[in-house]
Amino acid sequence: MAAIKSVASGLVLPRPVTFVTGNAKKLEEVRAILGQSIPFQSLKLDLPELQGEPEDISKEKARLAAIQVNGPVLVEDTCLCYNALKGLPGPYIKWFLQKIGHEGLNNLLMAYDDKSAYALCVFSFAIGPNSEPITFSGKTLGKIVPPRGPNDFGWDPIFQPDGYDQTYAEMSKEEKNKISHRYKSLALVKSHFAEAGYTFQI
Ligand SMILES: O=c1nc[nH]c2c1ncn2[C@H]1C[C@H](O)[C@@H](COP(=O)(O)OP(=O)(O)OP(=O)(O)O)O1
Ligand SMILES: [Mg+2]
Repeated sequence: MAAIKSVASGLVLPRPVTFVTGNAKKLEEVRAILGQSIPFQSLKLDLPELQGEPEDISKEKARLAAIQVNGPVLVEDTCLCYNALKGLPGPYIKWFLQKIGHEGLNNLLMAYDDKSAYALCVFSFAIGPNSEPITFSGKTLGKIVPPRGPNDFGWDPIFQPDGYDQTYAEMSKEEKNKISHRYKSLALVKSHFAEAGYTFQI
């Protein structure tokens, strides 16, 4: 889909942005973090995911999403990376969590003293089905701990960010959203949108 270059500002996109995700909790956080800064609609779709490096997975999700939506899309892929395991489970965390749970995710590190890990969020933005997606990566460092706090979002109970006594799950949503991998990635998305000066035909 062609974007029009306007004289006064930046690119005029033919539609508002659609954030495509199958995960309601992600959507909730993205809404809270973006506020009114980037107007978007959402579409609940669990897109197929390539195997490989986080950025490539995220870009491919954006390509597929842009074809489905036939307009500008945002998607993200989230990884939980253990340093002792050279970045694994990484993008495969969803399946590890589903199969072995919080206990299994702790046990994976039993043989290692190094419990450090990082949460990585890679957003991709594609203007339309024929445009190359751009990625924005946000990383929060921390460590893997036995689960503490409410179990309502993924691996939040076993991830304790550096500098905090609480796991993501124990923190208030506001606090998590100030320091999270998702927040950092979205900060880059916001600056990109501000610099590009996109406007959307509603
Ligand atoms: O902040 C988070 N805190 C805790 N857990 C999280 C977070 N963010 C994603 N998660 C979980 C969801 C999924 O089990 C895996 C990422 O997989 P990922 O493919 O990115 O998410 P998804 O399939 O649930 O939604 P989507 O349709 O956007 O791909 O980590
Ligand atoms: Mg997914």
